[in-house]
This record gives sequence, structure tokens and C-alpha cells, in this order.
Amino acid sequence: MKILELQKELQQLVIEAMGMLYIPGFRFVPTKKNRRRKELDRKITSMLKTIVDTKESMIRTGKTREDDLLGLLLQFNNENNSLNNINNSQMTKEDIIEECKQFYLAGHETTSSLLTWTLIVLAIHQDWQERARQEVLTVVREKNPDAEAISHLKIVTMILNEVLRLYPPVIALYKRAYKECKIGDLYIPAGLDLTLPIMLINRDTELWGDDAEEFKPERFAEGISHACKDPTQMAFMPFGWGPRTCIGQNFSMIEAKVALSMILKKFSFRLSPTYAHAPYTVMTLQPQHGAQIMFHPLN
Ligand code: HEM
Repeated sequence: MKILELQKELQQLVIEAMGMLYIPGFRFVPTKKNRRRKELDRKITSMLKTIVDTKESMIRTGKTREDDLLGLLLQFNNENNSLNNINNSQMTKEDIIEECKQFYLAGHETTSSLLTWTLIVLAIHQDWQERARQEVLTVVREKNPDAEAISHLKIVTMILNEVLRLYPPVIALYKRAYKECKIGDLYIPAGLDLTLPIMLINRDTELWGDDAEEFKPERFAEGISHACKDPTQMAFMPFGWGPRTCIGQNFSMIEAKVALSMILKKFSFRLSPTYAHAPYTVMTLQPQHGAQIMFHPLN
């Protein structure tokens, strides 16, 4: 939890710095904020190093299994040689710590953004909230949602996809062409920086129809490939696409379905009158003034 808190603070400072006029070398000037950024990074790295060292020694003494992500990364390295004595295919301990940072950041904020917007949207669209609840009560019933039940949640999947379309946690992808290429009629020279504006694409009326701005989960009734007006267009990519597509895509959808099912089974919810709709980005898309939702326990 502490790591997530520190990362959140660091994220705010980085976003602030990115919004400022770019002066080469300014980030090395020891201003109060620059010093705090460095300190946060040092703290996060040191906490992760303790976790990695502890895990490494527990694996060595047989006190823990190796089948979680960190265990697998360490196992991969141990099979090759010891850490810090690397060949080309190995990772250093620093690499592993950086991977951990990436997973904390990429795995936490994104799914929580998806769940937050889903609750907001379902608090507004009571009809879809009720349809989702009825599906959960029929499919999941009394038990906790398991893999079998999750795979039968069609309405919930449609709702999550429609939320990912209207409120994608990652609103744009930034890529650099490493060699010149052509996409359709477009010539892309090597070294060009490209922005793929996911959120704008997701609301384009040419791709989604005149109702592109409306919440209509039924557009996903026949699956993702039929949701957009022209199925040949790559219009829906909240998790990116290609070799660098999101590694946590399936995991996050399962996580969101489990959490949403458990909430729908136990509570009905409405927007509080204090809620003000203002999507904005701090790395991920978030409601600027919070998500004030009133929950009522169901009998
Ligand atoms: C709703 C939830 C999520 C969304 C919308 C999301 C979105 C994305 C996007 C757009 C990318 C960039 C893909 C590209 O450049 O083409 C990405 C990459 C990545 N995501 Fe996710 N993500 C989510 C959840 C997760 C979770 C739960 C994890 C980990 C448990 C995760 C781990 C990663 C990692 C490690 C990468 C980098 C992959 C690479 O560069 O090879 N993400 N994600």
C-alpha cells in the first residue's frame, strides 16, 4: 500500500513537470519539487529492493514457492546465472525492480479507473445497473464469482467494454517509428513520434455512429469486432494492440467482473447530488472532483 501511495505522489509531480515549459536540464536543478521526486523514487526503489531480496532469500531457503510474477522473474534469472552477472538475455536486479514499478503502476490505477467509471455510469443508468444485477444474480447466485460464472457474464462484459470505450483509463498511446513505413496512404519516416488518441477515436461518429457520445452497451452485443460501424477498422483498443498490447488485459477484466458482481449482489447505488462530471487525466482518466456515489444495502 505504501508503495502505491508514494507512486501516486510521484505521478502527480511528474504530470506537473510535464505540463511546464521544457527547459533542458531543469530537472537536475535541486528545486523543492525536483528533490521530492528524487526522494520518492529512491524510497520506492529501496522498498522494492527489500521485497526482491526477501523473496530471493525465501526461494533459496525453500520458504516460498516461485509461481508468482516476482518468483518467476527471479527463477528465470537464477536458471541463467546469478543476478548482476548478466548475459544478453538476463535481467539485472535493477531491471526486476523497474518491472515491479511498472506492474504496480500499470496494474493498479488502470483497473481502479475502469471500476470507478463503471460505478459512475451504472449509477446514472439505473436500467443497465438492474440488468447487470439480474444477470449476476442468475449466473453467480449465492456463491462468490468463480471462473465458470465469470465466463457467462455477457451483459456485464458489454457494460465494461462500453465504459472502456467512453472512459478509457489510458486515453492515448505514444509510439515512435523505429524505421520508415507506410500505413495505407500515410508515409511515416523513421524517428517520427506518433500519438494514437484512443479516447477521440472511441467517440468518433464516423466510426461509432451519431450516438457515439451515448452510453449504449448494446453496441457490444455481438462482440467487440461488430461494435464499430466498420468491423475492418481497428477502432477499439483500450488495451493497445500488437506485440506490446497490455499484458494484464484478461486479468483486469476478470478483476473488474469479480468486483462488480460482488458490489451488484450486495448494493444498489445512485449518484450523489454533489457529483460533478469532469473527466480528467492524471496518467489515467479520473473523475476530477471524485466519484460521490450513494450505496444502499440490498436485502
Ligand atoms: C482496465 C485495465 C487496464 C487498461 C485499460 C490497460 C491499458 C494498457 C495499455 C493501453 C497499454 C499500452 C499498450 C501498447 O503500448 O500498445 C498497457 C500496457 C501494459 N499493461 Fe495494461 N492496462 C490495464 C490493466 C493492466 C494490469 C492489471 C496489468 C498488470 C497486472 C497491466 C500491465 C501492463 C504492462 C506490464 C504493460 C506494458 C506491456 C509492454 O510494454 O509490453 N495492465 N496497458
